[in-house]
Amino acid sequence: MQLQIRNLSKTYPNGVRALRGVDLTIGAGMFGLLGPNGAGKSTLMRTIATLQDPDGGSVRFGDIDVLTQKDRLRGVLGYLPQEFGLYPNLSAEAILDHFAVLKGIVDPKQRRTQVAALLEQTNLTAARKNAVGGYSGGMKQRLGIAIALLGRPQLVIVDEPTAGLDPTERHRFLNLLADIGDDVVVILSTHIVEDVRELCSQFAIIAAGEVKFSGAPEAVVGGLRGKIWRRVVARAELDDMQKRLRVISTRLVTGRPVIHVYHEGSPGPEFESVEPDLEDVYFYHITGAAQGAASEAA
Ligand SMILES: Nc1ncnc2c1ncn2[C@@H]1O[C@H](COP(=O)(O)OP(=O)(O)OP(=O)(O)O)[C@@H](O)[C@H]1O
Repeated sequence: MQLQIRNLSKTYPNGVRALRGVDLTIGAGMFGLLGPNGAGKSTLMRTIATLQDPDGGSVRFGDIDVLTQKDRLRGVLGYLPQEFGLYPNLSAEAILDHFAVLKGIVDPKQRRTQVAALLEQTNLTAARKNAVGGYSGGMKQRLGIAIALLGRPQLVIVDEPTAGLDPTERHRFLNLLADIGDDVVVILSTHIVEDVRELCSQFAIIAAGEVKFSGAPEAVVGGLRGKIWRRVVARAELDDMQKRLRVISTRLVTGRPVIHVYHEGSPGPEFESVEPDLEDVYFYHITGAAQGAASEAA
């Protein structure tokens, strides 16, 4: 099955253009949708999940026209939204059983088997009888993915699931996603570059409602080779550097700012060339978007 998004656009009533002609083709496996806050990721995810309508464009999943055949899409969809509520007094087992009924798994034996398997898969078997109000953030996210996986969906959408998780829980969660299955289309929306690097064979960068890049992580890195330059700078120099050069990122290393600059050829003797990584690609595209937006506003 393949998800095909064509020329999708959405402008909210307040005038924000959240999606500007988005085109994406997403096949089976893990697909990362990477973008900063406000890029339009949730708008895109909610549109694919049939929770809101775009102004224009089309979305197809296999032979399903997602925008008009919403019930058909919902029958094959598992969706973990960015924020979701759980009845705090209920146990994970009771909640999963409840959602399984909603998903149409009416046979009690079949339901019990599937709920038990998902509790096991998400490492919640030991805590299955506990009220979820007492769960940690990571446990709640794992329960969320268990709910999304009920009914063996063909299309799984997870919207920023690792934000706020500690490193152990984050890895546990990513491993869970990696195990969903090769024949399922899984879309992971995130602003964390590491999530994509660790998990996704294909990804897209979205910023200011536009797809800036789509493809394989290793393919995109090559395009920046020889053009990323690194330098440790004094804090007082930062402003000047940012005015003169295309500084794509500033990180602190042992308290001192280290900048990465995009430049054809060396920007100066104090700079050293570095092998680009996915983070450089990401910052290159999103700073380009920010510069574009700034010049648009000017
Ligand atoms: N219901 C709404 N009404 C008006 N503007 C909205 C609405 N939902 C989102 N927006 C705006 O649309 C833009 C895209 O938002 P969206 O939530 O899709 O981005 P995002 O990439 O998911 O960001 P975040 O990671 O912050 O959730 C933002 O500028 C946001 O403020």
